[in-house]
Amino acid sequence: MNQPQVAVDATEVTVEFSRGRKREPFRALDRVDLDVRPSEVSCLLGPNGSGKTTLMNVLTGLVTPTSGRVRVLDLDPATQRRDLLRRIALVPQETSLYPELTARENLTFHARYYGMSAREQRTRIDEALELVQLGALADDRAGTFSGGMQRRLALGKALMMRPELLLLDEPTLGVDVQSREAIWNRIEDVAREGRAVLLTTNYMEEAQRLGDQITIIDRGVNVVRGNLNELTSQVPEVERVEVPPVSLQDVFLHFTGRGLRN
Ligand SMILES: Nc1ncnc2c1ncn2[C@@H]1O[C@H](COP(=O)(O)OP(=O)(O)OP(=O)(O)O)[C@@H](O)[C@H]1O
Repeated sequence: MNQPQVAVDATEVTVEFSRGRKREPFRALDRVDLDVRPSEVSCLLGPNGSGKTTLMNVLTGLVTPTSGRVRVLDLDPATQRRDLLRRIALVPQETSLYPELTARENLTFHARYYGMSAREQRTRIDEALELVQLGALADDRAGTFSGGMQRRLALGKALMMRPELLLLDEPTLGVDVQSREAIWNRIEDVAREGRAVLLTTNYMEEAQRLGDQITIIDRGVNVVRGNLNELTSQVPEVERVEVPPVSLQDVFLHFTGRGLRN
């Protein structure tokens, strides 16, 4: 299979919902652009309610944009969702694990659902469990796992499918430093293997460590895109000599302000 040059190519994506008692139109996304390339980790940042999850939902075909052009692995998510879901993997914020099933059974269930052969299941499930360091607990019920372990298992489930594009919604929300490190290492491996990763995060440290490309959106519009150097160079203080290096947190606050979002 020929790998597309861009994993995600989204141009001027607008999503309009209706809200409130009067069902007034509300633009969750307003002409947003996004591109994600193979071999890179792309980070999507934005304050609460800025439209990150909505954009992820557009990419997986769960939300159909009001206007704009979206291609994911050269497919249109709105009309070719079934084909697309075989080639991408999404780890949502709420990990969709079966608490009564063991770690291994969770992966087996998922693999069978996607029609993986028994032979492939045997190698891939063990490999995935080892990758997320849950091999020793493979036969324990997922419901007994801590939050960090559950997130690792959800990541293992996604990695097992060897997706061309891995989508992660806040992959390390509330996990400890050790689990976070394990998750970060696996995400870096995926990009190193030539596949594409798009993740949303509210942790600047995470985006700074992982992000080859960073896109910041706010109130449904693009505010800035680029690699870390390109972004930090746009914060005025960076031009001065002998100032401490500008962090991604400085960039984020420079472009989105300090006001709280409702
Ligand atoms: N189905 C829907 N109907 C109406 N409004 C919606 C719907 N889905 C999202 N919204 C609104 O769109 C805006 C963007 O929401 P979204 O969940 O995409 O933001 P987010 O950046 O992921 O936020 P967070 O960081 O809090 O997860 C919010 O104002 C939200 O209330």
